[in-house]
Parts: sequence; C-alpha cells; structure tokens
Amino acid sequence: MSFKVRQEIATCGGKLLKLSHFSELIGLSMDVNVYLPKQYYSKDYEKVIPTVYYLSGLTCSPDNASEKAFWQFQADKYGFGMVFPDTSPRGDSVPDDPEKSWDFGIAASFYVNATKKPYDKHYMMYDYIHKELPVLLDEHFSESSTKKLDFLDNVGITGHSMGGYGALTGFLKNYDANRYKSCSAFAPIVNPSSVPWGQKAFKGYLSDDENDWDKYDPCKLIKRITNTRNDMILIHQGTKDPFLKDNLKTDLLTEASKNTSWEGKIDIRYADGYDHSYFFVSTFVPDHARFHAKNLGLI
Ligand SMILES: N[C@@H](CCC(=O)N[C@@H](CS)C(=O)NCC(=O)O)C(=O)O
Repeated sequence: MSFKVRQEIATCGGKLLKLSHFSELIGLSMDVNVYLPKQYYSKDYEKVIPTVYYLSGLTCSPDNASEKAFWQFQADKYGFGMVFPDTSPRGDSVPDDPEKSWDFGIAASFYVNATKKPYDKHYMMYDYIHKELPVLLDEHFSESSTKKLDFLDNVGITGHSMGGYGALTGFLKNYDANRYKSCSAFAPIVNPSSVPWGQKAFKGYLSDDENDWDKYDPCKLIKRITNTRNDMILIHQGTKDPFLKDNLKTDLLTEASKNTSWEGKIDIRYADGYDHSYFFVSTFVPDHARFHAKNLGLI
C-alpha cells in the first residue's frame, strides 16, 4: 500500500484522511490530506467523484486549509473530493533558506522543479503536484475502494497566494493537454518574476537568468497559451491584503491579458476590506466551489 493513513477524521458528511507516502521524485516521504465527501460513503451514489486540488501558500502544511478554509461543506454540497498537498519537501536532509526566512525553502517551494544546487535534489514540486501525486492517488484509491474517485481527468485546481500562483501556472502549463477542467485562485502571486517573493524563489531554485523564469510566470504564460476552450479563471483578492501592493499585484494579470485570448476571461473580484488570511479565503470558498462544480459537470 503506497499511502499510510496517519489519521482519519469524520468531518461534515465525509472524512478527512491525513496520508503520507513515499515520493520517488522528491526522494522523501510526503504528507497530503484528502477529503472524501459524503457521496463517497453513500451506497446509492453512483457517479464518479471528481476532485479539486488546493495548493496552499507560504508557511502552510496540508492542515491549514483543511482546518480553516471550510471546503468540506462545499465538497459535500456538490459531490467532489479535495486534495491538499504539502507546500514543499520536509525533513532534516531538506535544504532550507540560508537566512531562515519563511518565504523560501521549507513550506515555500513555489511549486517549481528546482534546477539549482542544493535544492535540485528534493524540490521537484511541479512534477510531484501535476504528475506523480495524481497518478499515485488514482492507483491507490482504485485498489482500495469500489467507489470511483477521479484524480486525473475531471479535476480542478485552486490555491492561495503562492498556491494561487501554483494553480494558475499548473493550469496554464498543462492547458493544451486539457489536464485541469477548472482553475481558480485566492490572492495569487500573478507575476512572480517582478516581485520580491518570486524573484527570491526563482533565483534560489532556478537561476539568475530571467529567461528561465518565464515558464513559471502566469503573466508570461497567458501570452503564450491560447484559450481554445473559452475557459474562465476565477480570482478573489482582498483590498486590505497587506501583500497586495508589493507581492501579489493582481492588476498585472489583467494588464497582461490585454490583446490575448484570455482578455475578459479572467474574472478578478476585489473583495472590499478583506485581508490575506483564511478569514478571507473561507468567505469566498463557496463561490469557488460553485465555479468548480459547474466546470466539472456537477451542476
Ligand atoms: N508568516 C507570515 C505570513 C505568511 C502568510 O500569510 N501565509 C499565508 C499564505 S501566503 C498563510 O496561509 N498562512 C497560514 C495561515 O494563515 O494559516 C507573516 O508572519 O507575515
């Protein structure tokens, strides 16, 4: 069995599983939380259950969103599962930020495949999130359950802050393969190449050459990737978010989308008076859940 169940918690109408598994790509054990909605436990429910991946922000483990975003109520309402991956590799062998700051290193992987030493050994988070983890979850739950959960095809992706950037990047980079059917974000870093958090991450994990950064930058990706399926992306951003001015800069995405196939397709909703916390995220989770449920064919 590839996944170890550390904890199984009854919550809302379903169960939150706190899992650990070995990742070949990362070379270490990784934690991931999975919420199985009430439909999973219902004898009469016959539909395949799609999943939504939620990528968390700086300093988070899979537990922050599991405890404070209240996705579970929404997952039960529409009948989708949730996957909450970790934000980086962890452990004594994992190199951290030399300055011990919270915006780089452990819990701050920026969901890239690092190419620079010493981070290239374990920080393979892009391939882990978008390739290895979904396949492992699919294999595990196909073996261990008769109920069909879909971790690979009819899936959506969302995230908060660094995770919002990770969701946008993963959605866009895999757009031509139609990997994700739905994408949304809460207070995402939209143009990492131009802001301190992103520049520090890209210099540390990738290189000093800014050309290497473009492939992970949503503002650059929307210029290269054509919106062939008339997709919308939903974004919420609090106006009192202390990181908005220097690191999130949401307006840059609207700017970058001008004269591209994404112009008018990125629905950015500014939420007056909201900050960056889970009080903000949880307030707008119902809107995002509905958006994903629609795109995943549940309503
Ligand atoms: N640790 C930082 C804040 C970092 C932060 O706000 N992280 C966000 C994601 S970017 C988060 O979700 N934090 C964990 C939480 O609120 O549970 C500080 O002290 O200012």
